[in-house]
Amino acid sequence: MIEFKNVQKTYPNGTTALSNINLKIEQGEFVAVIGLSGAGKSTLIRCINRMHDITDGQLLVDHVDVSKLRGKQIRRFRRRIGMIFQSFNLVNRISVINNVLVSFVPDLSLWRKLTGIFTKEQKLLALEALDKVGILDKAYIRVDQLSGGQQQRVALARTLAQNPDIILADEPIASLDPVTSKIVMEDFKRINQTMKISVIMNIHHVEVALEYANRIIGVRAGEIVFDGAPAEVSKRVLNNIYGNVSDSEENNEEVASTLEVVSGHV
Ligand SMILES: Nc1ncnc2c1ncn2[C@@H]1O[C@H](COP(=O)(O)OP(=O)(O)OP(=O)(O)O)[C@@H](O)[C@H]1O
Repeated sequence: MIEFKNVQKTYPNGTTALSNINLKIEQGEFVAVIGLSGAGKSTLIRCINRMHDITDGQLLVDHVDVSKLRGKQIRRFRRRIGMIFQSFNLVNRISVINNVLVSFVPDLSLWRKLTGIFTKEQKLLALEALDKVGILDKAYIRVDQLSGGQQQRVALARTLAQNPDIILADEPIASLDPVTSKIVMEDFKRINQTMKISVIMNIHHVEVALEYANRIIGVRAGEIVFDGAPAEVSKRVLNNIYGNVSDSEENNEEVASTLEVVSGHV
């Protein structure tokens, strides 16, 4: 379980990205975090694995106070939490399987680290992870020969190989076309349902969030303004998360298109 207790995050430049966040996420949930650009979605997700340190309150993962972890403890803790980024974060000039095997590097003995030799068992686990996301046949192809969707699935396989309890996904489909996005979202859903891995995803596509997540968290100006099931997301709720924005034209456009796209769903 992930628990935020009165969490606040203020960056060193004085920007308060999160204030008074109270939240409980049970193991196995599929949570989508939605909100305008700059609302605090990435910060919320990245505090969970200590990519960002909170500045006040308490953040607990399975009753462990994340802020109190040090050195080796942080590295061990992060092994349980996979992270997926918009930009895939793969090494392009090596094979798919070697990208997945990278997830085992922290566990290797020094000589294996130096020689880059992985065990047979690790290779099998890597192949198994690729199979889970349907790209086993691409194992020995260089990453830069794959499409964006396939690359995101390699990133997902790399995360799965580390056998995580939680996957944090920061805009995982932002650079994918709608058809590929759907395939990747189906992967997330299958992994969440069959392996009971919690998925916490920051996503701009509200209609996709409503289709795949079983819980929606709406963030506005660093605060949670909605927390409920997709079926409870009405136009009024969306207006509360996105609406009445007059501070920037860019945001107004984002609101207009979001409300338009989701109007068929709510
Ligand atoms: N490293 C940082 N230093 C200072 N301020 C930051 C930093 N990262 C984010 N912020 C600020 O914190 C606030 C929340 O940013 P965050 O990236 O969490 O929002 P977001 O909802 O994920 O936005 P987007 O959808 O555009 O990624 C914004 O005002 C942003 O400018």
